[in-house]
Amino acid sequence: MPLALPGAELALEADWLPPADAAALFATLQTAIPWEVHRIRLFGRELASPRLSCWIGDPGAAYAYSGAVFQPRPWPAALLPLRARLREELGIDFNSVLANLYRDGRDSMGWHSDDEPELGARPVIASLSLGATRRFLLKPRRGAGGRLALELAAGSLLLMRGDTQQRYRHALPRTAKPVGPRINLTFRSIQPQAKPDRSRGARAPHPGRSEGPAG
Ligand SMILES: O=C(O)CCC(=O)C(=O)O
Ligand SMILES: [Fe+2]
Repeated sequence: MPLALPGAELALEADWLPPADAAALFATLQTAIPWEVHRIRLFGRELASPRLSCWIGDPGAAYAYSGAVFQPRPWPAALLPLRARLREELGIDFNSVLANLYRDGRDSMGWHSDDEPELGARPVIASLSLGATRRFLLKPRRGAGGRLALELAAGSLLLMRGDTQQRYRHALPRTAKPVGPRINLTFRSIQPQAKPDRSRGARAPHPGRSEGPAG
């Protein structure tokens, strides 16, 4: 289903994975992914991010950041059929995934755009949600534009493309409601030949991302 947000290109497919498959994948990934705490920058300070994460991808999907090259973790077998299906449906062979585990309502992701130079100017990002339903927000980076709040339920696939990252930020705010754990997988295409643009210095690629306070 396309979602109306001026200047953005968004589509949400609610039952991309049937509930039983989504539940099985969630259980598998809780242990199959080597979860770790990534560092983020908030107002110029480096902090532990409020969630667990893992950068997964092809060997060529390494990225350079602050003079170091980060190698992605290998693909867990359980993610390979998803990659193949996305390749069939979208014609895109995503070479990397950022996995995030939100342990409960206190875990979150602050306002950011997925606009790292390695992703190219108009990235296509496919975001699969598993586990607990959480609210996902979009707001314009500057000037006019709409706002959107989406409830991302298990098995749903959100596609962000076109100028979505250039025009909008998104966030997954904390919630005081009691919620169980949620896993989100954002499939991405890292362009190996694209060097990070150091003239934009302040902006870091994953996982040293720049992110505002949640929600
Ligand atoms: O958890 C989500 O739904 C959003 C994740 C996200 O924005 C990201 O990984 O860049
Ligand atoms: Fe994001």
